[in-house]
Amino acid sequence: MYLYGASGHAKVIIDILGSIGVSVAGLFDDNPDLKELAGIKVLGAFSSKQNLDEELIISIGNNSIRAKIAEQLNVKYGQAIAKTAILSPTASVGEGTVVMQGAILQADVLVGKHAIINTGAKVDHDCRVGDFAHLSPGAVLCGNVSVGEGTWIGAGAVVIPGIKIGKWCKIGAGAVVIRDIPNNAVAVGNPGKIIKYC
Ligand SMILES: CC(=O)SCCNC(=O)CCNC(=O)[C@H](O)C(C)(C)COP(=O)(O)OP(=O)(O)OC[C@H]1O[C@@H](n2cnc3c(N)ncnc32)[C@H](O)[C@@H]1OP(=O)(O)O
Repeated sequence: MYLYGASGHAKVIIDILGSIGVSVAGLFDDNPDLKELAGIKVLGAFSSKQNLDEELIISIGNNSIRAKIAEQLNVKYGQAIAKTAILSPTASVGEGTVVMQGAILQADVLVGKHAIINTGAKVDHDCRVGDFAHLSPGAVLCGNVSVGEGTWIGAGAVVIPGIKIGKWCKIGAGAVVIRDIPNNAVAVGNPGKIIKYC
């Protein structure tokens, strides 16, 4: 597996891949000063002429940067699903997506491409999580919640059943979302209230 982005997020992905016996062949990163991360060689900037012999994961935590890079690359994407994550046999996870340690995906959950289900996040039955979305550590989606493309759910946030959160929203850490949230909204607090649009 190759990783694109020599970040803290990449370190966690390296650990996950190591735990399931997948080795990382190298990391790409635009920063010429980076030579190595967690014992893995940084190979320099990714070139579109590069013919990869293995799959790649975009290991960048920022949702919009991840989306921009995915738009530009024409490669085969892998996944990193931690051994300690629990996935229902009826849950499905798209290419490029990372499911971290202790995360739980219940029955009929659909997670899109290049998403991040971070440490210990819980996604209950029938939820939909869009491409490039990020559920931060400890976030909880109750049943039948829908999270739009590129939306970031902050650490420990809770979304009650049946709520629809639009695209490219930001939900603050610790928020409790009890009403639908429109595209591009930033919502915080308990109960979650929209404070601005991004
Ligand atoms: C492994 C990992 O680390 S994964 C990453 C996990 N990271 C997170 O969970 C962080 C989630 N991000 C947040 O909670 C952020 O504060 C955001 C995205 C909601 C808002 O960020 P910004 O747009 O920079 O907003 P800003 O800091 O200017 O705050 C705006 C207002 O909202 C309030 N606010 C911001 N975040 C929260 C929050 N989580 N809960 C309650 N109020 C909040 C601020 O106090 C401020 O209020 P004020 O105007 O009365 O002073």
